[in-house]
Amino acid sequence: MDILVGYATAHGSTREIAERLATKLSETGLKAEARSMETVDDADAYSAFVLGSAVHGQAWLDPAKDFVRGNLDVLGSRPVWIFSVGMPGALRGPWRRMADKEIPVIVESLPGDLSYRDHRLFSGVVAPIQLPVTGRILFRLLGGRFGDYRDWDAIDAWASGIADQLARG
Ligand SMILES: Cc1cc2nc3c(=O)[nH]c(=O)nc-3n(C[C@H](O)[C@H](O)[C@H](O)COP(=O)(O)O)c2cc1C
Repeated sequence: MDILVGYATAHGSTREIAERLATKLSETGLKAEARSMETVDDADAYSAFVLGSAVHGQAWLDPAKDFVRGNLDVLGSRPVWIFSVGMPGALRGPWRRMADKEIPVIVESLPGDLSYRDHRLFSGVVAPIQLPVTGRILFRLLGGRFGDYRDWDAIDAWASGIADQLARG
C-alpha cells in the first residue's frame, strides 16, 4: 500500500511533521512518502492519504486546498486522515481556549465535502521571523510565547493509530 503524507508549509514545521509521520508509518512495514502536495501529479497512484497543512488565518494554505479541490474524486474513494499545524500550544488563557475551537473553523474552509477518518490539530513552531513587527507585538500582548511546540510523542502515536487502522483494512 502506497501512502501519501502530503503537506503544505510556509516555514517548514509542517514538512517535518509529515516526514516524521511517513517515517513512523514506514517503520510498521507500510510504504509511505512525505511530499509537498504541490508536487504530486498523480494522486491516483496512492492507496491512502495523510494530508496536512500549516494554518494561516484559521484555514489551510492554498496549495493544500488546491490539492483537495483537484482530487476530491480520488480522496473520496480512499482512506484519508488530515492534520493541521497551528499554534494552540503557544497561546495562554482565553486565546488558548479559542484555539481549541479552531478545528471546525479549519474544516469549514476545506473545499468540497472531504470525508476523512480523523483530523488532528498539532502545535507547530512560532518564531518572531514569521510575523511582521505588528504581528509580533500583538502575539506577545495576547500572552503568546514563541517556540517549538511540536509534541513528537502525540505525532508518533497518531501515526501508530493510522497504521493499525490500515492493517485492519
Ligand atoms: C501569518 C501567519 C498566520 C497564522 N495564523 C494561524 C492561525 O490562524 N491559527 C493557528 O493556530 N496558527 C496560526 N499560525 C501559526 C502557524 O500555523 C504555525 O506557526 C505553524 O507551525 C506553521 O507551520 P509551518 O512552519 O509549516 O509553516 C500563523 C502563522 C503565521 C506566520
